[in-house]
Amino acid sequence: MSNPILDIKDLHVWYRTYAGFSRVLDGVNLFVEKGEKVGLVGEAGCGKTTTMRSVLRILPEGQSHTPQGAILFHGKNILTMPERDLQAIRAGAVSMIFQEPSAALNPVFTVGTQIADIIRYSLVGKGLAKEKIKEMALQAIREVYIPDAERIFDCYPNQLSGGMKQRICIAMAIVTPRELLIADEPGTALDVTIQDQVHRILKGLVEKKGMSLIMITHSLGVARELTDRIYVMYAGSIVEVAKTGDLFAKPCHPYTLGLMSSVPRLAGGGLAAGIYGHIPDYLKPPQGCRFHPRCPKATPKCQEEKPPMVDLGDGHQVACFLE
Ligand SMILES: Nc1ncnc2c1ncn2[C@@H]1O[C@H](COP(=O)(O)OP(=O)(O)OP(=O)(O)O)[C@@H](O)[C@H]1O
Ligand code: NI
Repeated sequence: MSNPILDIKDLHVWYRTYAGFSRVLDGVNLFVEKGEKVGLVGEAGCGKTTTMRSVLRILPEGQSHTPQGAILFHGKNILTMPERDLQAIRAGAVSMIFQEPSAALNPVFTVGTQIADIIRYSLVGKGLAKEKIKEMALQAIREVYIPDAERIFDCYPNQLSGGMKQRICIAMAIVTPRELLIADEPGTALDVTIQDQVHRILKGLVEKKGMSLIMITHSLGVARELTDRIYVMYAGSIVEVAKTGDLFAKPCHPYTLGLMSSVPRLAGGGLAAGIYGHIPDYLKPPQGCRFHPRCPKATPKCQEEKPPMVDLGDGHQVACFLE
């Protein structure tokens, strides 16, 4: 490993609930190199969004607690840095795209106004003229393959289709220079062909601009298309990581194998078959390996000890006693 731009170390995140602490993240380790495209894959509720919201420190205040861990961005810990430094990262280094584009866009302002606002926020102090800002916004709209940029610039979000809205969200994420783009299941709310277009636009832009990408998805298939390396997550920790080709050539963790044999449901997300049972109750997570209650290969040791990451070479690691 050389010099990752983002390095999440042993991250634990709990939520406060009426019934006590929900211990969701249980020691997440994940890094991203410059220019690398990384997938974070796991079924609903395994903690993908929680992990990435931690990176931007946008977890619900008061409801969440981080008892342990660090998130290093170029070596500086995001979790402990002053608000001013965090603002600089949000404005100039990391952007995030969410699953539901409507929630990310403000219905009362035009698309153009919202993109221009981002440019002003991100490049504050650069003294950009109004015309220059508009030109940058139009350019970003064209970069997401929207042909009539001038017209779209003056549209309100509700005048656009879901796919168009998601493209505008991508435009907002790339309109000013960023090092890292975090995409949280963009397009899952859209139909499959539109989702596919959104993914390809995203991949093309990230490559063209030399950005790093973290692609959150519940689909190994999507991750396979878009990423160089994949982290497989289960119930709050990484159970396997490998280069994308290696993961498909030699999947090791029983959970990864289960994900590969499961068929995505046609309507909505989720897994139809492949792995029995469901994500544990985080108020009382299982001892040892959190996957053991669902694991076809579990042994008594799995019920007692959390398996450490075993190195299989070339960056392939798996958290399982069977290796
Ligand atoms: N504010 C909150 N308070 C309590 N529990 C929460 C809160 N936010 C998330 N959780 C719980 O944390 C767990 C992980 O959720 P998270 O959204 O991180 O998973 P995910 O992998 O992104 O899932 P999905 O694929 O459904 O988006 C879930 O059990 C969820 O219900
Ligand atoms: Ni999520």
